[in-house]
Amino acid sequence: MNLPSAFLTRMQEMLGEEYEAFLQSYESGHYQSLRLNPRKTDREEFMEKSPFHLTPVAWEKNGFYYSEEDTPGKHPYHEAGVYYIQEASAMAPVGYLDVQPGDYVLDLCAAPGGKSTQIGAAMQGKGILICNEIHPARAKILSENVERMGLTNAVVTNESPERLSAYFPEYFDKILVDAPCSGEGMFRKHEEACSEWSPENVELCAKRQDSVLDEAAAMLKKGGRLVYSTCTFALQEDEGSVARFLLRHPEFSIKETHRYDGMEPGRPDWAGTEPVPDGMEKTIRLWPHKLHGEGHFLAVLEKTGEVPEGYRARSLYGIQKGIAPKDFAAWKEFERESLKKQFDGIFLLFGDQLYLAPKDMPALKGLKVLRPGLHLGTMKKGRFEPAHALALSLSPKDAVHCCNLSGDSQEARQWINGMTLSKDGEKGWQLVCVDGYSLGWGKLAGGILKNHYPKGLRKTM
Ligand SMILES: C[S@@+](CC[C@H](N)C(=O)[O-])C[C@H]1O[C@@H](n2cnc3c(N)ncnc32)[C@H](O)[C@@H]1O
Repeated sequence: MNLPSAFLTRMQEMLGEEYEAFLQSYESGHYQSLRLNPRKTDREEFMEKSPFHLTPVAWEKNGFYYSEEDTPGKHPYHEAGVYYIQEASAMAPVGYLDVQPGDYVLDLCAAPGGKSTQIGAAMQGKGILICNEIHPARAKILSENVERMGLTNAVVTNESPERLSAYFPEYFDKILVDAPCSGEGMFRKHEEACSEWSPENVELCAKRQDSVLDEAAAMLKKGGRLVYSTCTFALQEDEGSVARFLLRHPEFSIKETHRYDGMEPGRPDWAGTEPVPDGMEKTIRLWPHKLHGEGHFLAVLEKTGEVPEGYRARSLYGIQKGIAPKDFAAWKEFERESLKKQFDGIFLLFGDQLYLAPKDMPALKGLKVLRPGLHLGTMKKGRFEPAHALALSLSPKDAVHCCNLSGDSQEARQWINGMTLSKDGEKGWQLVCVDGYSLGWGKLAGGILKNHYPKGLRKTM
């Protein structure tokens, strides 16, 4: 591997005696891991079914390393959102965000969605999760992953931090800034990250992080928690960004947290500021030569103060108004005929697309929104066609009719590729599942189950 020489010189200066061990880590193959989706399965249930060889990741209860011969990305379970393939050290920051069901949470730099979907899982469908990504193409991938993982209370936006902060003054309980960074922890996994690296880019990333963090600070409630993380080792980012932030924002402090085996404290002598703020050793470094992961940095920051009793966060335009029940009567009929559960929240129509926004969702007028909540389906003339996102958010017990396919069958793979199936049964919508995990919709008529798997997602597996 051709590591940039300026990077190596800096790492040698930083690590001293440990440098050799760090270099050695590039010689061994990288660890591959996945995170189970607790909205779909739990550890015990999955361990029984799993066709993969799994060993646990210490800092994430749903995280597992899989072995080289496993290909979880090519299994129907992946399309059913049973897991998300995520680098193990990247699973660490969300645990430190301490998300609770009912929180208002912002994931400010969210694509492709590893951490957003992890946050969404912890929220158990309660509260509001805004997943934001500044780059349009990446925001689209984020939105697809939010759908695949069956999140019901997530809103996906494509905005700059500056524009968002005008809408959400002191609004969120928790904010994750998984910052755009120089990506030095990606060198082992993606060699092209090496060619994009330069000392100038490190400086540029550090500056960009300053402004992203300032916007995040403005959007956090008093007493709220901000987790800053990167996948780089550069001290101008990491400790440097945290130290500069604390000097600009004396209303924040670093929270003492538990470090798992192999995690190291951050280094006050790498802050690069005068003075060095208190508590820099409470930041956390994950090194590839100290644990099984590519490397990460994280800091848990808390905003001093408390919100007054009964404080209700207010966004720029207040709460989103929903449409009247008569305007979604076709959905109600579908719900009665095809579902065993009832949906509650703010119903919204975008053209003929019906969404269910989480309770108390802020009005997003003027923002670029890719997904204003759970996509329920399309209002067609006199009938309703359910959305893929709705299917992925359901479990078999929520649907009146299910068609369960076996995970190791050809049928499951063919279904994902758009094939129809022969099936007896009552006419109507069927929730198609793989080993009990929802995968999409089929419509049964005359012994044929018509495939409603979205054309854009069909693939040969
Ligand atoms: C490290 S990645 C996020 C990874 C993501 N959190 C995950 O777990 O899948 C950082 C993201 O920040 C976005 N970004 C780039 N410039 C930005 C800016 N000025 N403000 C906010 N986000 C930015 C990038 O497009 C990228 O998607």
